[in-house]
Amino acid sequence: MARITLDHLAHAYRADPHTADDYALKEINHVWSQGGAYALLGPSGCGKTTLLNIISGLVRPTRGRVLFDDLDVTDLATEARNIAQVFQFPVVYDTMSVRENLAFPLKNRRVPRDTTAERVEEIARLLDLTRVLDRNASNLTADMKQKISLGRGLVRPDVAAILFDEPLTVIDPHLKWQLRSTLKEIHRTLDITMIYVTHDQTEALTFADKVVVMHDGAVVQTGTPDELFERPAHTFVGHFIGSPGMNILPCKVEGATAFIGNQAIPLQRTYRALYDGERVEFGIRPEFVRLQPRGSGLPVQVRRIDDIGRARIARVEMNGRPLAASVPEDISLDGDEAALALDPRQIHIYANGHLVPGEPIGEGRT
Ligand SMILES: Nc1ncnc2c1ncn2[C@@H]1O[C@H](COP(=O)(O)OP(=O)(O)OP(=O)(O)O)[C@@H](O)[C@H]1O
Repeated sequence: MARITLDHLAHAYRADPHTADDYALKEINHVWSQGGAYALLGPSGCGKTTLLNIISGLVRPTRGRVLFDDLDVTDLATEARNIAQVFQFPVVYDTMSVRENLAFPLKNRRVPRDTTAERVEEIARLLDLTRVLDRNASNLTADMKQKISLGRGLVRPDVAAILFDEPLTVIDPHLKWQLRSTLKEIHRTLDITMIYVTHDQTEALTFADKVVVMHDGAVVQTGTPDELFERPAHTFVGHFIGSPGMNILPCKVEGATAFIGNQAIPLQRTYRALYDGERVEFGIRPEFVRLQPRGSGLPVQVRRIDDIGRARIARVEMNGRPLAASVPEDISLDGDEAALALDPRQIHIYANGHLVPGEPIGEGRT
């Protein structure tokens, strides 16, 4: 088991990279703590697999180092890194029984037979595979086979980390939740560093204690699910996480007031002069924007109301810009005209995509 450090890591697939755009992975410095449950979340093409392949040793980084505890493993082959990997598609030996599949990694390492047998029973119990241990692996369903892949990763007690690359892709939607809970349970029991790659925010937020969000080859935020929701460090995180994502509108900011078109919105913090040339934006999640009858608040036109099960979301327009807002149960509207009430504690200001922290009112410069 190990702490994994990425030290000034960067990777370009093309030889002789010059500009930032030449890098599939822009510089990353990150520490994955021993025993942590991490998700690596981002859209297709953002560099997740490249990063995972660097950790596992399938790709050698253009720059920087990978350390397992204090050992520099950058030039070590995958086999020498002592990690387990679970891929999108199950990897099982069809000619073997489930028990033989699970025992295989230990047999390969010449672990004594009774220790192997005990460990196989333990892992089978955790994955609910006990009743199929003596069945042939070939006749099992995709989710059972993926559990076997998982079991083969978990069976070695000494692995530095387990890397999962979109492991639930082939699993039926109704079994995904179950398998995710099993993984979480296993993480608690076995105290292994787990890194789970996905483009699915639900998978990331339910599995991980810490989520690393990637966008365009860079890590844009690392945080707990609550931190990503409450304080997105980048507009990309605001958009990508949440359903619907954060409202993000161009604005101007003067001291403790934001201007969206001709609407002045008081802020709870004050901001340094945000200069021309910076893209200044105002962000607030739909959960903190309440639709109300016209008269008080920011005037808007309601375009439609969606029922998304746990809530109703209004799609509105303010000065021609679309926004999403929560609809209270008891609201009664007069035609399309309505207003919005914003929770001022939940407003965030961004410059060129990055969160500007601002300063408490009274202490800041304007
Ligand atoms: N072997 C390769 N040679 C050249 N470019 C590559 C190679 N592998 C990946 N890339 C490029 O590097 C970038 C990052 O790809 P990567 O597969 O790491 O992203 P990803 O987030 O895992 O996406 P996906 O979820 O679609 O696999 C993409 O622009 C991709 O086209």
